[in-house]
Amino acid sequence: MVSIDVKNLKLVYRLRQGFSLEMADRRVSGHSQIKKRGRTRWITALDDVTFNLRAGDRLGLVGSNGAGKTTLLHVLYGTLEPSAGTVHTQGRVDALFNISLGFRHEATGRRNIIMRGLINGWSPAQIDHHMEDIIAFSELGDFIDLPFKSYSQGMAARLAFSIATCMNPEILLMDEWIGAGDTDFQHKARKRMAELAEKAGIIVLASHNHGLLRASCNRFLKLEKGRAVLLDELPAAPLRNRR
Ligand SMILES: Nc1ncnc2c1ncn2[C@@H]1O[C@H](COP(=O)(O)OP(=O)(O)OP(=O)(O)O)[C@@H](O)[C@H]1O
Repeated sequence: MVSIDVKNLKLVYRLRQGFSLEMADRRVSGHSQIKKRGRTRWITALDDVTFNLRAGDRLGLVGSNGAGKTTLLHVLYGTLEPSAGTVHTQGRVDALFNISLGFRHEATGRRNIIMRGLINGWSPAQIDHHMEDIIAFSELGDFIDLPFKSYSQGMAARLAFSIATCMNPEILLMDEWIGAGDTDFQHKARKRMAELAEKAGIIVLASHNHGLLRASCNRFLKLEKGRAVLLDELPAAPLRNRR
């Protein structure tokens, strides 16, 4: 059974500042997220975050810049180790954080599909089987035989999304770049995300676009300076303007 269980999760970044001839900053920081001692700074990006997701959940992560959304996605993916607390995920996880990550810029879109398929463990026959579906869904047409570096942001987003969703991840983690696609593609992408979630999957999508989140997600986690509140609905007005 696919699931994500996060309990009392804390993540603190440690920054060591280099020696400087500038005057020492003796101001006491009023920002409780930042602690400092000497030349070391600790930034609490996630603080006591607890939530559980089950098959079919599409979680929208909201919160202002620096709230902790990207950090949480990386902890769920396993690229960042929590400072405290636990994260248990059951299911095959795929992540779409950075559109161009994992693509060879000099290679064509088609060649990139082959390489990603091989990395994913597909046989040549499986690659052939998925190839036309990926190309058709991405709507890249003749561009599929041009180098990846010639793609616009939206075109790269289409290809990345088409490949990732074709790999049938049980848990799909996404940053807001999915908004890079045009309106028609976003509509198609939302439909595919819903299908993925219905196939007993989990989607976690971080975005500032409340329209996109409302249309794509059925649960919402609001992060504020690393602290989290689970919401059943996303308020119509921007969250920070509400009492
Ligand atoms: N590599 C890093 N080193 C130190 N601090 C970091 C690092 N990455 C993020 N932070 C800090 O962690 C906090 C959370 O950042 P994060 O990128 O997770 O926020 P976010 O909600 O994704 O923001 P945005 O909406 O701007 O993308 C911020 O205070 C940020 O300054």
